[in-house]
Amino acid sequence: DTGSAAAIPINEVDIAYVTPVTVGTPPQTLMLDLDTGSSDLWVFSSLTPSSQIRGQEIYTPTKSSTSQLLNGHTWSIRYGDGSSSRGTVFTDNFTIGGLEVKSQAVQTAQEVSSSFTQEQSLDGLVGLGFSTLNTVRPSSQLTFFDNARPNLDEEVFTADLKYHATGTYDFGFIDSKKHNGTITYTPVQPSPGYWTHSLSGYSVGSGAFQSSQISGISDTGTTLLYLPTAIVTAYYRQVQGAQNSQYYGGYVFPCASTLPTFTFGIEGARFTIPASYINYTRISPTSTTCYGGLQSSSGLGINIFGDVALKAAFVVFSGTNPPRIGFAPK
Ligand SMILES: CC[C@H](C)[C@H](NC(=O)C[C@H](O)[C@H](CC1CCCCC1)NC(=O)CCNC(=O)[C@H](Cc1ccccc1)NC(=O)N1CCC(N)CC1)C(=O)NCc1cnc(C)nc1N
Repeated sequence: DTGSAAAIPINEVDIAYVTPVTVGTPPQTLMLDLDTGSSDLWVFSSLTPSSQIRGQEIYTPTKSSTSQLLNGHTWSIRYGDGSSSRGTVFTDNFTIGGLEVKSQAVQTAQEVSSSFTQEQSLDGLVGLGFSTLNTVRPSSQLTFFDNARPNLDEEVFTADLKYHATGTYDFGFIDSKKHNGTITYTPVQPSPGYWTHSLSGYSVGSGAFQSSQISGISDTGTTLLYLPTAIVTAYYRQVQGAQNSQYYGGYVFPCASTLPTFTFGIEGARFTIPASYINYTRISPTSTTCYGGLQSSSGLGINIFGDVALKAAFVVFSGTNPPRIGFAPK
């Protein structure tokens, strides 16, 4: 089997991407954030207090003839940005882009934190990290990819995220029309459960490539690119008027500044992030100060290759044994 579905930016600065999925019989359509940085599939539901719902679509298990309560199972998750949710669990038919998994664990929210309530275009998440990160107890559940894997033509899913445009997630095949040139693979460390791998180095603008192993996670659920402070300061040193603002919690600069590109290495291959991706957003709609798409990872304890980096390539998440991740130009 294979599947192919759209990755739609939820706002004008690509803060996140959502994908239409269907749950249950008859199918209920929700827009979910496919997140390689976590491994819970959870949705706004009929069990979510109405005071915490603001425009999101919900899954109602009682309206599905194929739903089954997973008795006595609960979940609770907290994300890097401090947001959180928790609830109970059903199994039901779940489809992404024509690829169906029967009796997928669908985690129904009984509580979501305010940032989820405020994000009305996001009805939940599909975790595509390794199933070891799943928070359902007493028995942890498998991700959509792990459930689909035995039926996939190839044990892969791919991410083709785009700058200010709709891209695609494909399951079970590598679409040669979506990338040009070869796919460069590098090993993935599956513990503790992220898609953890190394960059082979970086360069700023037309500067010389600095070879160094930079370990981090490729995370479709993280908006920006977070790298070690030394690299980030070297980048913003090239930007007139840039400063690391305590107030805004990161590097800001005059929106009219000319930004250099940023290049990262995967083994011997090089991928260049256009300056426009790093000129992330105005700090407020009328401001002439802008916030950078490249920020320091020093507070996070981990480097995160988020959407700002991933949308500069065609990315293959390979669930083979051993797992690996591939990047290709597009
Ligand atoms: C089983 C837990 C699971 C693995 C969990 N995984 C993650 O946190 C990574 C995961 O990819 C999550 C998935 C997000 C969660 C919020 C909703 C959208 C998806 N990524 C992050 O938390 C990265 C930081 N957040 C972000 O990058 C969010 C994403 C977002 C998008 C749209 C709307 C709301 C939020 N972006 C922003 O807040 N932005 C606003 C500010 C702007 N400058 C950038 C964009 C984890 O590591 N949790 C451990 C953890 C707990 N507590 C903390 C404090 N840190 C932690 N890392």
